[in-house]
Amino acid sequence: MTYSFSLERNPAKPGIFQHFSRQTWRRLAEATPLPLTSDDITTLTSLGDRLDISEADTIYRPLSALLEMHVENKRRLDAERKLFLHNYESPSTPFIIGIGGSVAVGKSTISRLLLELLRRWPNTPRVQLITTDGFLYPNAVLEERGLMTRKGFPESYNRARLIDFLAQVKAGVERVTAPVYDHVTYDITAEEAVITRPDILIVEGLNVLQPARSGPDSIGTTAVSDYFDFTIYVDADPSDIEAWYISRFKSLRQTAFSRKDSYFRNYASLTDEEAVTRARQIWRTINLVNLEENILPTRDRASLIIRKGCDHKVEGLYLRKL
Ligand SMILES: Nc1ncnc2c1ncn2[C@@H]1O[C@H](COP(=O)(O)OP(=O)(O)O)[C@@H](O)[C@H]1O
Ligand SMILES: CC(C)(COP(=O)(O)O)[C@@H](O)C(=O)NCCC(=O)O
Repeated sequence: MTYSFSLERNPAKPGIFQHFSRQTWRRLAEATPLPLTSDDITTLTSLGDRLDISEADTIYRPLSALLEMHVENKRRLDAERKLFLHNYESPSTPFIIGIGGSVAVGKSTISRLLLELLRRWPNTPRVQLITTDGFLYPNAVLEERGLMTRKGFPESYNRARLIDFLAQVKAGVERVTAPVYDHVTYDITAEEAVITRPDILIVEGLNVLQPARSGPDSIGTTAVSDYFDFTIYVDADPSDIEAWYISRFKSLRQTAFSRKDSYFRNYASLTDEEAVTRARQIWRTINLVNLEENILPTRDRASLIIRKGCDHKVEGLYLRKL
């Protein structure tokens, strides 16, 4: 199958991004402080992600140092601005990092890892993470609007609520709540996530880089990304992402799908062959379409593009020039 948006055919805009090969980036690890201790390795292993610790140390630890530099720089600017403007009120509010990319590209894994790496730095002990799936409309609303097969497409989210949430976080509100999505019941739950003015908030989701939308659900010219201080797009070849999606789907038969309250409990008893066929169908009719139509076109809006290879190892990074 040919995909209309491969990196080769649509490279990150030349001149705007600086490319770092894996080899160049890895060398940064030698001069980056805070090498992983055995306690850190225990913490990272306990996340349950299939993470390669050496990848965490050599690729993502330097990335955490770069992000810390941005946090520090913003704090410095805040302080200088306050002095210059004669006590202009500028409380340091959470630094918000947006992490976007396709379904199954590895956003959650990278987000959980970055959370742990960032909170080891002395100036940012308080890091929180939220996923945008909590802002999907409940199934009842999606059904009414004929959007049940469009979950993850921009129109399936309550963007006004997401923007309101981010505005409160950025305004420095002490306690901001957000709805929570459950991947087992496949719907919004009665729970709430609570964000308590952290040093850094990571916001992870498919559509975090979407521009403002016109049309019936337009909420003016504000985009979710207007509230971000740094954005990361996780990129990979769509045929690799499809393989990761299928592999995750197969393993869900023993976990989430096998629960009594699972929306997809029928999938628990699928044979390998049936599971692959079903997963490929969902991938090609929903998630790949969303990737090509909505997600990939936002890639060049990111501050940083992380390009992964077929083994999940980072092949290169594209950093937007300031
Ligand atoms: N670094 C990695 N090494 C091995 N497997 C990984 C890695 N990152 C992600 N995966 C696997 O790829 C699949 C998708 O990752 P996930 O973080 O759930 O993606 P997303 O949040 O983008 O949907 C999961 O099965 C996950 O275990
Ligand atoms: C819940 C999701 C839309 C992801 O939401 P996000 O947190 O990225 O906003 C996605 O994981 C999903 O369930 N997509 C529907 C198609 C599928 O079942 O793969």
